[in-house]
Amino acid sequence: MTKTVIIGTNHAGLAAANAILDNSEQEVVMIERNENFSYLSCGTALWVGHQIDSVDGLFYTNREDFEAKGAKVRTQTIVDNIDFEGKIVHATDQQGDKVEESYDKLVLATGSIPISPKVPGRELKNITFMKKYEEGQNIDQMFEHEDVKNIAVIGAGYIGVEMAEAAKRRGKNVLLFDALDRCLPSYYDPWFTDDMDKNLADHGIELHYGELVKEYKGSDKVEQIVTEKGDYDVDLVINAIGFSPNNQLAKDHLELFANGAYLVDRHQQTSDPDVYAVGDCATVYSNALQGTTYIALASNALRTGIVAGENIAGNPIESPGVQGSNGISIFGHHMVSTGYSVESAAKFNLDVKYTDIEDTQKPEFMKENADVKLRMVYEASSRRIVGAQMSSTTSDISMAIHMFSLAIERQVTIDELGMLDIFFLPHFNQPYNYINKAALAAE
Ligand SMILES: Cc1cc2nc3c(=O)[nH]c(=O)nc-3n(C[C@H](O)[C@H](O)[C@H](O)COP(=O)(O)OP(=O)(O)OC[C@H]3O[C@@H](n4cnc5c(N)ncnc54)[C@H](O)[C@@H]3O)c2cc1C
Ligand SMILES: NC(=O)C1=CN([C@@H]2O[C@H](COP(=O)(O)OP(=O)(O)OC[C@H]3O[C@@H](n4cnc5c(N)ncnc54)[C@H](O)[C@@H]3O)[C@@H](O)[C@H]2O)C=CC1
Repeated sequence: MTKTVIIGTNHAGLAAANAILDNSEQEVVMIERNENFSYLSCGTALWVGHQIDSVDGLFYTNREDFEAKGAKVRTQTIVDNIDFEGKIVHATDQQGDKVEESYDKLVLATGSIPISPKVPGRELKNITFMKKYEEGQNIDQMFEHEDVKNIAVIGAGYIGVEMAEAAKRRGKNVLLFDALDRCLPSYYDPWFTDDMDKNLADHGIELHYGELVKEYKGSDKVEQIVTEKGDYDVDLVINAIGFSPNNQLAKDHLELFANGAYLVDRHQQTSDPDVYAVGDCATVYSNALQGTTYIALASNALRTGIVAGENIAGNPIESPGVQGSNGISIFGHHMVSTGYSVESAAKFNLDVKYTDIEDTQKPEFMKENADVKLRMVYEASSRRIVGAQMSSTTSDISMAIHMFSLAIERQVTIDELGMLDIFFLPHFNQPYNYINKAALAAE
């Protein structure tokens, strides 16, 4: 019987385990460093910001679910190294005992590690990342203390903006820093982020953009951060300047992408045919780019896990690739995007054009309506869609972005969207939908 060892059992590893266990009779061993399974860090800001009542719903499965399907589960066990020649995983369990597991197939699902700003003072207390459940617990407890007043969030990407909102909702003074001149620069063009920055500022968040932290100061705990532009008193620092792939176990054995992620094919197979890599430790195929890239998202982790698991179970499916679709909702301001913005396309040498529209979802005579802002980005030569960004200050318009995700995957052109059959009913829509209008107006 084939034996598969899965290292790392968060979203990607769990998806791979389910796919193998549900589709074959194979032996599966799951090894995880943490005690808990399946923590949805995506909900941390909602929990810490007291927008949901409890953290309990942020765990969607547990070890018993996998043991019931026949898997052997080792939690609180750290994999120390792998003998790829002999096909043996070496680990240490909670008691400090050495553990060995042989394998026929290995799945690396070791995820990502938050990047630490390399500045003096970063070892001081009250400087934290926001990735693990325990870090969320710690931040939540610190927010309880009245003397923890000033919170600095470093990095105005997804985690930073969400944690800034959460801290503000807990009544803190929030200072949000980014190296670049606006929030969410990797996902949206300024046409969208200008609105989000105004939203953040209107809710009392102090924006410090284009301002790099040079030092954290304090005797035991952090007391001040020093940037090129000033010194600021702080009681807690949350670092959120991106993730790097956790490639520690196989970086000397496998082929790597430019940022260190395990390079995989469309079956999630690495350069060692018996080793698969999934989720944040691996590359993805981008349909917008039509090439390999790195995008750390839970949604990619789940899909890549399924692909690897199905392949190991004997069903040789290929990944359709990803668009890196994502979304954010801050103080009721909703933004969603897929593929590339105009700015990010330029970074990847894609020559693009774009078409914009600001509209309402429904005809003006409808009492309840939604404002919609849309930018569609298309390749200049082929006219295929390579990105879309949308926002609304009133309504959940997120479902439309999934259509753009499919359009990118299937290489639909901007001209095809002009004539796309989008139905009309005043309750939902205008006779000319905003997608049709913007596509027809494209240069
Ligand atoms: C605050 C926050 C909010 C987020 N919000 C969203 C969102 O809204 N939408 C979205 O799509 N994505 C979101 N993400 C990103 C998403 O959480 C990650 O992309 C996802 O967790 C990746 O899953 P993974 O299983 O590949 O890796 P990870 O979640 O990093 O899991 C890797 C696992 O491997 C284990 N491991 C590592 N090394 C070893 C070892 N040597 N031995 C044993 N075990 C090991 C780790 O303990 C861990 O459990 C968010 C991330 C954060 C931090
Ligand atoms: N809603 C969603 O889909 C969410 C997704 N995630 C994912 O988790 C991963 C990690 O998220 P983030 O850490 O927020 O990364 P990110 O890539 O979204 O943002 C990092 C930010 O830090 C800034 N930065 C980089 N170096 C800096 C420095 N030295 N000083 C100051 N600013 C600096 C960047 O300009 C960028 O704005 C990402 O892949 C993200 O997409 C995280 C939270 C929510």
